[in-house]
Amino acid sequence: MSIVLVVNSGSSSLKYQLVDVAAGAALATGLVERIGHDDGRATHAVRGPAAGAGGAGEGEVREDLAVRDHDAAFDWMLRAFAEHGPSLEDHAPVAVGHRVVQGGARFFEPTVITELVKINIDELSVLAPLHNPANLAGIVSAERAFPGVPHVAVFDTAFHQTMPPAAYTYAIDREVAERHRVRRYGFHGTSHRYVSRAAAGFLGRPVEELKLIVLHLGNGASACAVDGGRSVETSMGMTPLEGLVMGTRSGDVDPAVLLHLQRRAGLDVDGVDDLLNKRSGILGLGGHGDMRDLVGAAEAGDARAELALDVYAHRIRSYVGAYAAQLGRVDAIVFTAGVGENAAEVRRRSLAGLEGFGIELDDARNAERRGGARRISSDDSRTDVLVVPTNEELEIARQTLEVVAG
Ligand SMILES: Nc1ncnc2c1ncn2[C@@H]1O[C@H](COP(=O)(O)OP(=O)(O)O)[C@@H](O)[C@H]1O
Ligand SMILES: CC(=O)OP(=O)(O)O
Ligand SMILES: [Mg+2]
Repeated sequence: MSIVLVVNSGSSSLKYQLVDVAAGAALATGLVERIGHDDGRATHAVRGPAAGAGGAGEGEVREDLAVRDHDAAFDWMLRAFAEHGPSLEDHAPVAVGHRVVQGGARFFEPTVITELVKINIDELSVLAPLHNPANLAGIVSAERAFPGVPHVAVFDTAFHQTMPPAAYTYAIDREVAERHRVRRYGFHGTSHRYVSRAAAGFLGRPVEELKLIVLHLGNGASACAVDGGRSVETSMGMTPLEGLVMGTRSGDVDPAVLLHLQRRAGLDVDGVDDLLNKRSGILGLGGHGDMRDLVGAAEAGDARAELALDVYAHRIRSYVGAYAAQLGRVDAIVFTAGVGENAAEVRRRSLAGLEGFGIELDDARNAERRGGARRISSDDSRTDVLVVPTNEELEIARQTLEVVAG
């Protein structure tokens, strides 16, 4: 049997997928949002043949309700499976795979969750206060809901453990950095790993031979230089705040900006944290945290939205240049995640002006809207530019199954 339940537990949300790994497809997907608030919302969608003959959308249910905590969210999920299918008796998961954001320098691989592993995940919360406590809450609730099967943690940081010291070391006092484990860890590794292999498959070449720049542009966003299938550099650092401009996160700023704001703007530590993580990025700049809305506003002539798009693309272009220099050669630039897969305008702006480096988009291919992996560069482009859909849940399910199958 190859069915795995994948859990991505955030501070106020629970995303889940029941995945048939052998078929490479989800049987059901769901999302419980605004956990802990009065105005929660939950959706459960039955996918594939299990959705019945009625076609797409047939199997979708949506409910507005208050969800107290993660335990209650799992209760809702179990009820949704019981009432709307697929039946968890007929499609019993052999394991539960959990997305865990911060694995520190401790976890290199997907890991069967034991009491000690949970203590470690909890202890790593100091390096990911926004993510690890929520991941752990999801694990504890899922263990209660699925007591009979192994639970496996798949870490966002694991793929980046191959970065060389020169890439992960910050130039600050060594002793302070070591004592407090201040270094770059990198995130979105599950996606970067999946997408780099899928890109190699599309190109029909072994990933070991390829030098790739992967641009994961979702709500969170990061770039990764992948050399021979291994991460050698990535734009997120000790936390998922560094690097590219994101939906609500600033990405790179001069660290002295934080000091200045605390000294002069009356912000305390939590105020700066909130500003940079939740009120910055394209939301802070252009008034929209959702890229669809930002592109729409820019098209309608909104100057703030226009600037936000330019800053977003400018930062990506800088990273493409930096990673080309680190790799020494680039076989392909790969766009993925919600923005990367869908926003042709963002892709166009990000790579504009790079023709002199042999990077040239084909406008018609870039504008085309279809699923699956595809090439969007011109036939003359020395570097291939691809769109490759990510699938973090399938990758987590695969890795989980590998671990439990031994
Ligand atoms: N057609 C589209 N055009 C532009 N942006 C899009 C489109 N579809 C989705 N997006 C953007 O993708 C982002 C969400 O990406 P996603 O990978 O789903 O995020 P998450 O990090 O939450 O998994 C949002 O900013 C959304 O606006
Ligand atoms: C680590 C991270 O930034 O994740 P997400 O993009 O899901 O917010
Ligand atoms: Mg995502």
